[in-house]
Amino acid sequence: MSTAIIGAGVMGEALLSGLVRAGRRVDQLMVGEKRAERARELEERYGVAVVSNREAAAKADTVALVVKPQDMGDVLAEIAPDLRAGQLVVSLAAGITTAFIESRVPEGVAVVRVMPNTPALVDEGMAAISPGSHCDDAHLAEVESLMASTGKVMRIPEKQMDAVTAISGSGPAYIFFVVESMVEAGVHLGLPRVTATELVVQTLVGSAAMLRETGTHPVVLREQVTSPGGTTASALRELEIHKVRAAFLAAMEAARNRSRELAEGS
Ligand SMILES: NC(=O)C1=CN([C@@H]2O[C@H](COP(=O)(O)OP(=O)(O)OC[C@H]3O[C@@H](n4cnc5c(N)ncnc54)[C@H](OP(=O)(O)O)[C@@H]3O)[C@@H](O)[C@H]2O)C=CC1
Ligand SMILES: O=C(O)[C@@H]1CCC=N1
Repeated sequence: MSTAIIGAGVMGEALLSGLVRAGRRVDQLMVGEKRAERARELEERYGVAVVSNREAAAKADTVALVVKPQDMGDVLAEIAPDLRAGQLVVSLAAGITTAFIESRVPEGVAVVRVMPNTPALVDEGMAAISPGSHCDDAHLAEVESLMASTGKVMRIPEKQMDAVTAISGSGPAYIFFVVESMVEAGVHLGLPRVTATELVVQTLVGSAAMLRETGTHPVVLREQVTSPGGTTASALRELEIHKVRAAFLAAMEAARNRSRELAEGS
């Protein structure tokens, strides 16, 4: 089965590199990318063929669209004449619905919507997938296998996609923001930046491993760290006073709302 990736920016390369690491034959992969310099870079790095979007659409069994949501209408208008029934179109774009895509491709083209995230670059991605209306289990299984090359995959109803985008799609950015803030705090407290960075990164990795390996509720894990009258309780009180929990809720509502706006083309 050949796969084309149209739009090889950050997320497109994450998918491409995952497929290559998972052992997909490079001669079964192709890339459509607008920026010539970027295209050359990917050709050199992966040995993958860079072709026009129309050629990609005409040749590939599966066409993954990884352009910005704002570019999706133009790309679909460009490739629609080359698509045919039996092909699978996979969109990784925030906001763009399967109905939007289905209305712009020939009848009989199956559509699947995916929300990945950048840890895909290190095979620790989280991808949620939803079928369009002309999609069977074989199509979903193909997308599951595609995305499993970059991490975990979860099937979800499409109505949850905007929320999923706000949580796991954008999620790595919130975590990096927390890491950046903790490193800066360490520097303020007098630690060398390199020391603070190593302390924070290993604390993050260790905490994530505890969550995944023990399956224990995060509240219980937090309580285990919080000695009565101790340092952690003092810190957590400040986080509550500064309304960090409410800020997280507001941030993720804003991301969910932005995903809905992108669906409307703004
Ligand atoms: N980055 C992330 O963490 C995530 C991104 N996504 C989704 O993935 C998609 C891509 O995001 P991201 O990788 O960050 O964006 P990038 O801007 O890094 O990548 C998009 C690439 O597509 C190129 N492009 C634009 N128009 C065309 C075209 N007509 N034909 C071929 N290539 C084209 C862009 O070129 P140019 O720059 O010149 O426009 C760019 O190189 C978005 O829809 C986003 O919602 C989903 C989950 C996570
Ligand atoms: O910021 C964005 O719009 C994209 C979608 C999810 C993560 N990055």
